[in-house]
Amino acid sequence: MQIEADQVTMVLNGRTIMERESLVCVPGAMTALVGPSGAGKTTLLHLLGLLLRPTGGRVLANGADTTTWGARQRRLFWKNYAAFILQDYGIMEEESVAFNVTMTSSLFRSKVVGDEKRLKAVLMETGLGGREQELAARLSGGEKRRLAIARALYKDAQVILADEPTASLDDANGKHVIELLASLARQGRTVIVATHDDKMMRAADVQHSLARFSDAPKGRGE
Ligand SMILES: Nc1ncnc2c1ncn2[C@@H]1O[C@H](COP(=O)(O)OP(=O)(O)OP(=O)(O)O)[C@@H](O)[C@H]1O
Repeated sequence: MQIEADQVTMVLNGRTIMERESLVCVPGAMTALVGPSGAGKTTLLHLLGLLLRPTGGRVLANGADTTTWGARQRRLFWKNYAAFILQDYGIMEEESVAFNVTMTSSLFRSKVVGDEKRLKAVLMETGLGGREQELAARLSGGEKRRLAIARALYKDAQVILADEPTASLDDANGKHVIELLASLARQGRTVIVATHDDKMMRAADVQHSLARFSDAPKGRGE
């Protein structure tokens, strides 16, 4: 699924965070949102995932203007197409690995609920093989990040949005996460990543740079 920001402007609490930002994220490619701290990477990622609605401009999903969508259409998008790997990973610490991988599907009563073979396969792929029954709270930071990726794989999401997926990971774990996300893109998914990580940026097919709005050249936003 192609996700596109078309001249998107975002004002939060009276402050302009970004103005007339445009970007096309295509299937089969990993797009990295890059820029200094505070440039709006997380905000743009949330806009592209329909978690935020822009103040101006449009966000398009396969050409459809999502800014006109109501709650029901947005929920369908999250249910059927999107998976998020956000900064807190959205992991339920007191539940098992298996529950965390399958939960979005079971919450939305998707048809893949309870597919043991599929669960095992995605855990193998993410290096969590055989750990179904372990409590998520016992996993390391890197393992939790991979658990969030396992959830996206299990769901077979077309659009994967990840916020700093390699932050605070050691080299080996960071490399594994980058390889997993790059392989999801190679399989034809639309992968969008907000990142500071040079290695993650180099692995991306497209880099989209954001400047802090106040640092932007004069004339921008006027
Ligand atoms: N709810 C909010 N209300 C007001 N300002 C906000 C809100 N959320 C974010 N901002 C501001 O928007 C700007 C962009 O924030 P954002 O988190 O998108 O940047 P970022 O590039 O992801 O930063 P970092 O690399 O530090 O995570 C920042 O100046 C931030 O303070």
